[in-house]
Amino acid sequence: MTQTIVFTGVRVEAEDGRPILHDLTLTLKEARVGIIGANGAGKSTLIRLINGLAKPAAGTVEVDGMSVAKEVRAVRRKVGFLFQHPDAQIVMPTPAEDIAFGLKGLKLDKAEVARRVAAALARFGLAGFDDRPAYMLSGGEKQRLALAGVMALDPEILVMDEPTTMLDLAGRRMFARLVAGLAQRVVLATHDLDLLAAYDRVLVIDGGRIVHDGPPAQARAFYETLISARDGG
Ligand SMILES: Nc1ncnc2c1ncn2[C@@H]1O[C@H](COP(=O)(O)OP(=O)(O)OP(=O)(O)O)[C@@H](O)[C@H]1O
Repeated sequence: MTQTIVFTGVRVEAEDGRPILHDLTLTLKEARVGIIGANGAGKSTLIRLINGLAKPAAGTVEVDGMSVAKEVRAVRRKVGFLFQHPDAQIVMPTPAEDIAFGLKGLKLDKAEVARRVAAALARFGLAGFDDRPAYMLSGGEKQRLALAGVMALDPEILVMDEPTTMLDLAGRRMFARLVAGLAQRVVLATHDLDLLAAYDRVLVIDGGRIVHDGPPAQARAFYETLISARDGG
């Protein structure tokens, strides 16, 4: 099967018809793809198309040969999505319950659920946090819990929307190491340009269009020049 995410002639509009993404045609087949751009550029909208959270007004999105519009459930089993704000993702009172809740649809037996919960907590630096009230976790701990919950589902593709906003320097480094070690394909929208240094491909979005597409160092330089030009400096 072709391992690609394909956008063909995609346009996304706001309710009032204002374009948010313009005529996007793009094939992603790399293991690590980064997306950068200013606030409001369209990064979240682009990655939300991959699992059907955003819907095109025109055009199609396909993930490994499946139409997102027609096979959204199958696509969502394949694509794990990490939201920018972990509170949008954490729905249960404790970390262990939260991860177990996400696993419900997989119809695993109790022992397998317990095993996966413990493994996910340990893997993301949350061993011993099983029964703590989730609302008491720090922002960084919540971000790691949200990632642990998504990864416990064993997705084939991990799509992440600014997942390091609450992490301190050590947390961001830990996150970068964790992601580097994942077997999954990754699509990451971020303002943290350092995270993308070893990525295969980085897209720069501006005003709902891809304005640059290339290796991370070039994409970063392009973006910095774009922002400097806009600043007048
Ligand atoms: N459903 C919607 N209806 C109307 N406008 C929307 C909708 N979704 C997004 N927008 C607008 O589209 C533009 C792109 O938003 P998007 O969230 O994709 O940007 P972003 O690059 O992820 O920004 P940020 O870095 O601030 O998270 C913004 O102007 C946003 O306000």
